[in-house]
Parts: sequence; C-alpha cells; structure tokens
Amino acid sequence: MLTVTGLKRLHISVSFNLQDGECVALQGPSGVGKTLLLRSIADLDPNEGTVKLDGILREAMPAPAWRKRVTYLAAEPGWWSDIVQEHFKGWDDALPLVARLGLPTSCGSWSVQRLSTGERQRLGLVRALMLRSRVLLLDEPTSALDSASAAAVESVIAERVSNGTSVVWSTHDDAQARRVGSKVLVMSAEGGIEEKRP
Ligand SMILES: Nc1ncnc2c1ncn2[C@@H]1O[C@H](COP(=O)(O)OP(=O)(O)OP(=O)(O)O)[C@@H](O)[C@H]1O
Repeated sequence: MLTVTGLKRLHISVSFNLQDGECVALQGPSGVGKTLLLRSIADLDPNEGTVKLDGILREAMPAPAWRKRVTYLAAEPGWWSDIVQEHFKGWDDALPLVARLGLPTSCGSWSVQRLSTGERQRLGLVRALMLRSRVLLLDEPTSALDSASAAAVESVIAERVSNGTSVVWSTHDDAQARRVGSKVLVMSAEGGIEEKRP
C-alpha cells in the first residue's frame, strides 16, 4: 500500500492511501496541481510530508530505487538517445507491449525525432511498464491518442492493476476517469483532493 500523509508542495496539501491493485483517477482543472502532486509522490521535486510504500519511508532508499517502485510517467516523456531501442534495457522483451499498443515492432530502430506525439506517448508508457513498478503515476497517458490506442492503453493498465499494480491516473476525460478509476479524486484550487460523488 502507498501511504501519502501531509504531502506539501507549493499550494498543494494532500493525504491519501492507495491499496495494492487499486486504480484511482485524478481530476481537476488545468493548472490546479495534478502534475505537481504526481511528481512530488515520485520525489522528483522538493516536497514535504510522509510517503511510504508498504510502511517503508521513501527516505529509506536511494531516490532512483524509489522511482523504480513508484514511477511517474509524464504526458510527454523525455528521451536521451537518438534511437528508440536505446531507451530500453531489453528491447525484445518490450515487443509484445509495443505490438499491443498498436506500434510496429520495427520502430525500435527508428530515430526518436521522427516519432509522432502519440507514438512517443505509447513508447514512454512501454518504457515505464518494463520497470514493473509497484505504483504507476500516469499523467494524462492518453492525451495524444486516438480512441483505439487509448482503449489499448486502458486495457494494458487494467491488466497490471488486476495483477496488483497500484495506479494514479490523471485525466481530463470524465468518462475515462469513471472507466479506469475505482474512485475519482478531484483536486481543488486550494490544493486539496476530495472524492467525487457520482
Ligand atoms: N516549479 C514551480 N514553481 C512555481 N509554480 C509552479 C512550478 N511548477 C508548476 N507550477 C505551477 O503550479 C500550477 C500547477 O501546475 P500543474 O502542472 O501541476 O497543473 P496540472 O493540474 O497538472 O495542469 P494540466 O491539467 O494543465 O496538466 C501551475 O499554475 C504551474 O504554473
């Protein structure tokens, strides 16, 4: 279980628990602080508060080890090499996911520069999924995708969730939030979160 207690970053002040195999949707107006919250949980920005995974404080392990367990995926993932497959430890192991997300398996040899926004987004997701993290913090993971690709992403994540992965899924799509989330948390301008009642 992920436990977030009194997490503070700029105007944000949030506490919540995330069970194993639970997916919660995170909503709120643009600029309200959803990305700030997800990045803070992954300890990518300075923040205050207590964050634990299975009772173990994130400070108890080096930051890269924490981020491998509690992984943030940006809507526009970063790239550091020229060729797609250079971003993967084992490209061959990634191929089933690549295909499932509707990408050609030949895209490993493509230059990153030629990728469309949606191709980058799906490959960034494959990269994150290869880490087999306990917690995925997904920041608008289908914002650049057509409905068929978005459905493929939802199906892959649902499978992970049923296998015990915990997910916070930020989305502006109300229907998607209801589909993917066992509950919907809404962030307010004051920086808190509240469960949305249907
Ligand atoms: N390092 C920073 N210092 C000061 N303000 C920041 C910093 N990073 C982000 N902000 C501000 O915090 C607010 C929340 O940004 P954030 O990216 O978390 O919003 P969001 O809810 O994810 O929005 P969107 O739905 O548009 O992606 C914004 O007004 C942003 O300008």
